Amino acid sequence: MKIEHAYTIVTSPGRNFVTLKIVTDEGTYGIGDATLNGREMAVVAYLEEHVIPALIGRDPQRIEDIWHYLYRGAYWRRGPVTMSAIAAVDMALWDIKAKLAGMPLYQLLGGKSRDRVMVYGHATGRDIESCLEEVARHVEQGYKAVRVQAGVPGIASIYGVAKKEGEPYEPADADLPTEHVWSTSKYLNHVPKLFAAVRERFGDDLHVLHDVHHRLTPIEAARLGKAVEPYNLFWLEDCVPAENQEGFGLIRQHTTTPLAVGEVFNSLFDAKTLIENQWIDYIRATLTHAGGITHVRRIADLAGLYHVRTGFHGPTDLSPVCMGAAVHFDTWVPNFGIQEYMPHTDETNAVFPHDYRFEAGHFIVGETPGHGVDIDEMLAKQYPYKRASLPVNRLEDGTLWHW
Ligand SMILES: O=C(O)C(=O)C[C@H](O)[C@H](O)CO
Ligand SMILES: [Mg+2]
Repeated sequence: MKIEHAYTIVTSPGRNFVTLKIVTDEGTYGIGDATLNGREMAVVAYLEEHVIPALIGRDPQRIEDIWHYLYRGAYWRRGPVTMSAIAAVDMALWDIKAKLAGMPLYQLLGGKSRDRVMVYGHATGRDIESCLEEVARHVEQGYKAVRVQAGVPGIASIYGVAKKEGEPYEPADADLPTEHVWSTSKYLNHVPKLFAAVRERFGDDLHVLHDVHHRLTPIEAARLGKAVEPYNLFWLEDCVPAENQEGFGLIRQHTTTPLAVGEVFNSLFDAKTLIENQWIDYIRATLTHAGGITHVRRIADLAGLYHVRTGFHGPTDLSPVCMGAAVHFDTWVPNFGIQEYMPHTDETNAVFPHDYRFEAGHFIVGETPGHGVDIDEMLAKQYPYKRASLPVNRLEDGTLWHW
């Protein structure tokens, strides 16, 4: 069997998605997600110019060999563009292999470790009161775990909070980056009040999470972790930028609040020191940005040795193709923790028909051979690409900060 052709599909049913389709000479095809939010066309160029020509004629069943061929063959290792391109190939090849085997992907990985996969949804509000209403709406819908992000008095725009009440939050909101103004002290003073209000209204059973989105220093993160200890968070996410992995050692010395990190990681080496030192509790590296199933499986296995569990990134900027593959992975992986779930729009779901489903705060995996997600290419053509960028943050004195 040979790879006969492969091509990228760029579509924007409300937001941009990049999909790679690989077709074999026997007619079986697989698809993979290659969406890198705000840098979509860089991955398209990488795939079209460098990856697809090198795939034609190869045996699609040699997933491991093709992964190393693309990784080592580039000479230039890692990086989000390269690893997203490799991930899309890898996901499509696992899709093909599972279809050839006539099995849902989780069976090929080793079968079910659980019957359902707990997800967390996003509650956001301009202030504490409206945020609590959103938490209540999630609880009514059956969620067992909710990420809680609220506006902060004195900060006009902040990550995780929609511009207008009731609207879904989409961070890539303009052609070129919009500018936000950030104040660490206002934020640090406000967050404990938010979680005090959440626990007072919803009691102790609901799992609550919070995303700091890389904006603190280690000692500030340590202060926040300690301040929210009474509210028993499921996790505090991305509390500092993680290029300096040792920073987490300092945070860990000061707080028992569980720590999650890794949505911007693209390789095992971004997480190795964090995992081996047991400085984190959840690893968020996701299939689309960290080299696909073949590589993330290695990250999860290393993490498992050190009591670190998975908590995959799952925003709307990853397509349903990534989510479908992730639900299979989550169903299999022994050290599963939780899966992020930001529902896609109806338009997106129509372009990407899929068989995973949400039920009572969990995802239930489908039984279709492959990863269970397809693409309607005719419909996809109706939504042309439109450049969209993520915002930037500046401190109140104008210094560029982490967004
Ligand atoms: O979902 C999350 O936890 C995020 O932090 C979402 C990111 O801001 C988003 O994926 C950036 O493209
Ligand atoms: Mg995040």
